[in-house]
Amino acid sequence: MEDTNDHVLIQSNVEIHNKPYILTLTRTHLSWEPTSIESGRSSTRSEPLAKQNVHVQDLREVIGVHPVKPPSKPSRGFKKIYNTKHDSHLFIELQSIGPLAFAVCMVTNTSKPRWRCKTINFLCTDTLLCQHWIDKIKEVLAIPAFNRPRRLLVFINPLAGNKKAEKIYREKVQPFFEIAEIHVDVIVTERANHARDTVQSGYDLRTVDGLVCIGGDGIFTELLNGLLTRTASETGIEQTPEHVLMSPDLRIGIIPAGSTDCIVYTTTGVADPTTSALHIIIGDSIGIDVCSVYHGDIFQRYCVSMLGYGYFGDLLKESENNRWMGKLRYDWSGLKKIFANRAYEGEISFRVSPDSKSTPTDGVRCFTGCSVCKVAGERKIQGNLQNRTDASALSTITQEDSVHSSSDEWQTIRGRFCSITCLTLSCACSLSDKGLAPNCHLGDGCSDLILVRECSRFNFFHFLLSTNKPELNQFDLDFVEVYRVKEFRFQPIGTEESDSETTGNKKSHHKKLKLQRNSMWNCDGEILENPVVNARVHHQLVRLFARGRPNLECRNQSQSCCAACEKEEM
Ligand SMILES: Nc1ncnc2c1ncn2[C@@H]1O[C@H](COP(=O)(O)OP(=O)(O)OP(=O)(O)O)[C@@H](O)[C@H]1O
Repeated sequence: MEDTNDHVLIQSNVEIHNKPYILTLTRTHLSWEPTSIESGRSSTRSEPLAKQNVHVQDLREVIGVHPVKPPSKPSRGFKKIYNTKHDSHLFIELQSIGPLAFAVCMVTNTSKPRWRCKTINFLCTDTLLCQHWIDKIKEVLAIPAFNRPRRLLVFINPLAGNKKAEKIYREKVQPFFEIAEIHVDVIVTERANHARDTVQSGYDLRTVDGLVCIGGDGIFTELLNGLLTRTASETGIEQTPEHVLMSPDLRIGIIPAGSTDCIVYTTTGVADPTTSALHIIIGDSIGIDVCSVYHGDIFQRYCVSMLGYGYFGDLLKESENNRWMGKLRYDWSGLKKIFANRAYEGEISFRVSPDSKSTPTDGVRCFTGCSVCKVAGERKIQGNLQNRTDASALSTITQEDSVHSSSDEWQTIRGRFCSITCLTLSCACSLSDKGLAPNCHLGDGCSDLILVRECSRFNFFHFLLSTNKPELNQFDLDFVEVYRVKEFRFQPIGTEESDSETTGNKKSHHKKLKLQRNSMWNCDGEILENPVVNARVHHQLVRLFARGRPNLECRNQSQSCCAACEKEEM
């Protein structure tokens, strides 16, 4: 059967850089091939699209189309077209009433992390035809299958990173949104939690197709928390460990302008504002896991990158006290905490992933079209279908997300830890391309739980260094353990109160306090003071305007290793 998507919607002669071409639009592609005006040759659809000299542009990667001013002097080729078909007086008249040329703006470099845009001008034989091309291309780009946002709510954190977020938006994002004719409502945040509060309760989200933040990981987690809390309240689902959450309808886009930008780096492969803007415009979509964090039954926060106790909690606390240092505060606080070399006693219980084939040390990285996330996604759909047939189950409950687990699925470890870190994504960033959990997947429904047992200062530094160096493996170290988990609980052992009660001598009390004081949790850059937490991973709970990191090495491999390769092989 003929593919209806490849039906020609419009085809005509055009000129690109003074050379004649035949231009063709289908529902999926725009293609142009050189032609000869003298011979009056016209293109035929029987010829294959991918032959030499034919340029085929996937419409998914077209940003927009707009009229351009006609050249002051029509080209030689166009005079010829014109002379054979039209009267010269009419030609002059047509120029004055409308455009003769249109520009198509499209993404380049999509196999690489950093995307750019190129524009090609197509010169038509008359203004009506030109307008027809513009209308037709816009019409095709607007079809629901492309899933492009038409209206966005944009939050700019003016204080993020080097305080350049507004400039970045004006210069690197807004012009592309204008080409794509996306209507934006821009809010420049005036305080911490402004974005969260607006999304949570103050804005009619039915009027937009997506949310965008311009800033660092902090403003993104504000949007995430606001959106998920709102979705839970609108769907009447309580935020407790017993309930399964609903995914929001809106996607979130992140334009990096912060200090680390690890979420955008992990989901697009680069922290680059233009690339992120282009992912948003073309309507990319990827589901990512979210961890919900509780203190007993009391909801604390949603977390997508790191939930860290010990070193990472202490580091955050210290860096908050040194905000005046700017970005340097992280290095300074990190160094201070390495020298302090604190370990904390506690008990951690966790439920491991049911998929024993996928482990945090299997060397399988999460790239665009990741097969591990794909399989987990299919399992989730199957689980949903199964549960829909079960009248007693909520339609959103999946087998994987089921909150009921038998006690034998749980493992418990007691000990003294320098750090406990639960990662829902690899946490790669421009400073550490592999991240803390290099094999962690964006959407497999699990987190990688890394336990660093009490060790020397040197060993802990070695661990941190290994997370940064591709040639070192942090999981080879004998004081480091890693588990792929669906949920976990942590309980510190030995508290300040109990120490002070049991110790009469003031000196030994201080000594003990120093040794046994609890740390706090670093939850995506926010401090959770209470060390007793339980957390659950929700499979692909939110969708971002992204498609994951491109695998730059996959072209060298014999087997297809990502969706891009599979597509090419077909
Ligand atoms: N106008 C504002 N004034 C003060 N704080 C704000 C404002 N807007 C947002 N914030 C807060 O600033 C925090 C940091 O923001 P963001 O992550 O965007 O920037 P950043 O420089 O990368 O920060 P970080 O140093 O945490 O990585 C966020 O948690 C957010 O709550």
